[in-house]
Amino acid sequence: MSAAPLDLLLLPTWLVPVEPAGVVLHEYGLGIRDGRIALLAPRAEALKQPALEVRELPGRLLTPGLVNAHGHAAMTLFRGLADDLPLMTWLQEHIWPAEAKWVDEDFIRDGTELAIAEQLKGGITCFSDMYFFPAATSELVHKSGIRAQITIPVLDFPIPGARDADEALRKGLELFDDLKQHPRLKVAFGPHAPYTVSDDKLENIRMLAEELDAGIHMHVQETAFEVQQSLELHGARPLARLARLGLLGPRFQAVHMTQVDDADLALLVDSNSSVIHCPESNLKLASGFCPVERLWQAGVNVAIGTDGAASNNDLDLLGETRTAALLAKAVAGSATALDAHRALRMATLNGARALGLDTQIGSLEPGKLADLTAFDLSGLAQQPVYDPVSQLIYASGRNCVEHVWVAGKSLLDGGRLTRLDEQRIVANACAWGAKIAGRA
Ligand SMILES: CSC[C@H]1O[C@@H](n2cnc3c(O)ncnc32)[C@H](O)[C@@H]1O
Ligand SMILES: [Zn+2]
Repeated sequence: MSAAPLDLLLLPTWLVPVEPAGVVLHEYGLGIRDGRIALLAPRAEALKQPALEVRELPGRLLTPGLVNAHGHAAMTLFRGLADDLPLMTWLQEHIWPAEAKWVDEDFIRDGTELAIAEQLKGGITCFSDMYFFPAATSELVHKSGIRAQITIPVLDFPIPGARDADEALRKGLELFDDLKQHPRLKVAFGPHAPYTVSDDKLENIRMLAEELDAGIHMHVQETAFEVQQSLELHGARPLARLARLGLLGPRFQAVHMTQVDDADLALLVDSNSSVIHCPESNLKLASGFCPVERLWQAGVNVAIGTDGAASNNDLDLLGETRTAALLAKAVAGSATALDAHRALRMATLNGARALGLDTQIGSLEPGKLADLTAFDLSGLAQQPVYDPVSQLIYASGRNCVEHVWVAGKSLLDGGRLTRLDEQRIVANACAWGAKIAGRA
């Protein structure tokens, strides 16, 4: 009995599977059936397969969809609200008061929809979110067709949507249960940072995460000040304290890590934890520099995230990856650090691995879900093309993103969002801006 026809056959000029590493396939076809990659073969061979739809993509590069491994989606509505400040001043004197005043479920819905639209237009097919009212965020993920890890926010003080950490966890566990079978949503724990969550709550989170086989996503060692403060209060660096509490492991996602000494490196390697690098937020808040090349060479899985739009100020993961590739060279003092192919791997498969999704997404391999991005490299600024990955990382912007598919479903077609109403999203964001700025 012959196999059912492909739902869609894509015929790009270049295809970069990411795994195996460093490979560029020229004139290949990728076939999709039931949301998964069903075929990867040279063009002539691929064309022999019956397909319901065939899409020629000349001058286009097809890659796995980008994975934005850290952000605070609804903070898009605070974009540009408090610029040019160091982390703790930004957070304590501006962002936390604004969140207390403005964040409710409507804010989360409108801000998250804006973030999802911006991310899809930038070639992102999966994002991780750490913010308030995670159930409202998950509704937008469900509706939009994108993939996400939604984390349960936990802090020692009251937050929008939860009077205390116990309530946040109780609601979070309900969400975990509700979404257990969701094909595109994964729930993880999001204790904010070592300086905002006490030992007893971290122990509780460790126990729950173990029981549920869930990720733990946390800002860690973002600044030298944080490390200093932890040494004074706990007699240990933050990562060592978390290790003592049993939080490190393959499901642990350490966001930022601008401060890494030899003992920290050993803890990350031995525990097989992931690091999520957020270079533009670290640069803008002058937080420090994550030693990406050193971590990578030691075997640590390094993913990349934009952080929130209030400290970046965009959700442009392609631009972020370029920044990371350039910055890694400066930090390592070596032009060979984080080459273009590894930078793309960081923005795809490593992100998937950090979120525990690497058996499903992150590379173009038969059997994996068809989360894909097609970039137009036919423009003036990309010529000539010696290596499409070099052109993508060093010579292209997110304006080159042309098509996005998640689980084989088209969410961006020729630069247009297929499921979201861009005009309405912009109007809502403008209305929020006017209200927050006191112009409404
Ligand atoms: C648990 S909800 C998220 C919480 O984190 C705040 N936040 C945003 N960016 C950063 C950052 O770089 N470091 C620390 N905290 C950050 C956000 O405003 C929410 O309050
Ligand atoms: Zn953050």
